[in-house]
Amino acid sequence: MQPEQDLPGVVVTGVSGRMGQMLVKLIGASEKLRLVGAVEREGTPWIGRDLGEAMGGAANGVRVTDDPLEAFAKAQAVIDFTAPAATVEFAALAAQARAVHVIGTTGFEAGQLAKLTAASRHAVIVRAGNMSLGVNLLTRLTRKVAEALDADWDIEIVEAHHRMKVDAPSGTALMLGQAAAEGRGVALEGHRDSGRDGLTGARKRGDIGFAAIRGGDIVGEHDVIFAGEGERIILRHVATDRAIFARGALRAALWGQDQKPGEYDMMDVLGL
Ligand SMILES: NC(=O)C1=CN([C@@H]2O[C@H](COP(=O)(O)OP(=O)(O)OC[C@H]3O[C@@H](n4cnc5c(N)ncnc54)[C@H](OP(=O)(O)O)[C@@H]3O)[C@@H](O)[C@H]2O)C=CC1
Ligand SMILES: O=C(O)C1=N[C@H](C(=O)O)C[C@H](O)C1
Repeated sequence: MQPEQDLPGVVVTGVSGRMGQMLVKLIGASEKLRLVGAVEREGTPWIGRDLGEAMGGAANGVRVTDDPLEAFAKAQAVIDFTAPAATVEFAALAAQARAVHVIGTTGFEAGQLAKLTAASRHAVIVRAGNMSLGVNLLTRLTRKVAEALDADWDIEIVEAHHRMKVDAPSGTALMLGQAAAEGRGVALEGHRDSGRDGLTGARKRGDIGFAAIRGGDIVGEHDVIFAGEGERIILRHVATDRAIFARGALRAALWGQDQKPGEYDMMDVLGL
């Protein structure tokens, strides 16, 4: 086992959030990574406090800061599940610090994605709308099934999440839609149908439909439906614990230590 001071140091951003707190717990239990910093938004009550105490436990010696650059300078990896605008800002700072930037944030617009690509010229970025092993396998399966079937089979993606989720369709649904489009040999953008309401007319042949459910504490559920004449295939993933996403992010932070600058996803990390 490596001495603790030799382990890659990780900073978690959005540390008071649902994923932020899960990541801190898993890094605390890890023998391969150590927590060296915790970042929250300026003006939030955790700033300046010991992170362990802010989370309701024993002190862990990590002070929560609103200065990302100061925190990133001490880190080999930044794990970031926050919001699109924050992640774009963190990408430039992580690249400046030459830290691997693991991005779980979803809901980016095209212009924001272009800024992440620019940052990846100087540092490793690993980004995925879902970091779990199960969903990344489902993505592969979706592509395979879409490859095997023609457009007589309608593809619909249905996702369900907790009431606090702010973006739709989910990052995972978009990953699955992208895989389905690639399997079919079409561009998702020309075939995407989201949020039907009112007198929509009949379904357009070849479209890939998206529907989003929001409620309660649902961690994340995704169905990819291939609906044909007289039969249906349904591929499903159900997440019951956010630890599956955090485990993937830790794996990506370690994997990224040995890579050249560039943009990667969880398929690269998992070798799928
Ligand atoms: N790829 C994957 O596997 C997964 C991705 N996600 C994605 O991760 C993101 C976060 O999800 P979740 O943890 O549930 O959300 P939360 O709202 O619980 O957490 C987000 C945290 O980020 C903080 N934050 C926002 N802006 C900044 C900023 N500028 N500087 C520092 N901190 C900031 C928020 O603070 P404040 O509350 O003050 O805004 C909040 O504490 C979402 O985009 C979600 O879709 C979630 C799970 C898995
Ligand atoms: O916001 C969430 O909670 C989740 N977001 C990701 C997404 O948008 O797909 C991943 C997971 O489903 C949970």
